Amino acid sequence: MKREVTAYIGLGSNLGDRLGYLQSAVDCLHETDGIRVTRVSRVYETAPVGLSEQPDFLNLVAEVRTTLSAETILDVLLSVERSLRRVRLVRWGPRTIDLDLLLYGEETINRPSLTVPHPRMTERAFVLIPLGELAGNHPIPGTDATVGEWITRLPAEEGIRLFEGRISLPERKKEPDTV
Ligand SMILES: Nc1ncnc2c1ncn2[C@@H]1O[C@H](COP(=O)(O)OP(=O)(O)OP(=O)(O)O)[C@@H](O)[C@H]1O
Ligand SMILES: Nc1nc2c(c(=O)[nH]1)N=C(CO)CN2
Repeated sequence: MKREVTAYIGLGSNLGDRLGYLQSAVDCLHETDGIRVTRVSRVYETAPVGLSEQPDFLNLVAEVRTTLSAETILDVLLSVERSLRRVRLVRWGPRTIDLDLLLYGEETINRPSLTVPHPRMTERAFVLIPLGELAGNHPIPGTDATVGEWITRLPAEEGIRLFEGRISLPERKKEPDTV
């Protein structure tokens, strides 16, 4: 049996059918060999951070169990973004879909193309609040605190509110030997 790791993926969309893009991205992840989406947070509508002249985002976090390496997961995230025709003209600008690898077990990774935990996650309410629903007690490796503790350090929970639409968890995958 291959080692399974629990990882957390942050999803965001602020162009077009935002909820539809998020649902498609979660479905694509679950359909990928070596990834099972086990839980999803609720969806939040959030004011844009970084570049303010753009539409509000919908954000959520998905928990996955995976046998893939963190580097392979990043490749999967980039290919899901491509398959959903992500449009991104400027850094931090509007996009149909954005996928970030937030946590990969308790590992820290510092490579040119991949930093885990995601380097800006501890300052982002749109990441910490949905992640806190799933993993409040999870330590953020390389820092002195858990997800829940980082939430208490956020300046103020402004610009983030629950969105009424929800993402449905894809059907449970069949185990290979029961197909
Ligand atoms: N943990 C990570 N998750 C996703 N991408 C990462 C991560 N660490 C490094 N990257 C690199 O970041 C590159 C650019 O990411 P992207 O274009 O999504 O940035 P952004 O969404 O504009 O900004 P931000 O990184 O602040 O969310 C990716 O191609 C990838 O190589
Ligand atoms: N509210 C919000 N703001 C952002 C987001 C995001 O997902 N939500 N993503 C960004 C680039 O990763 C930049 N700013």
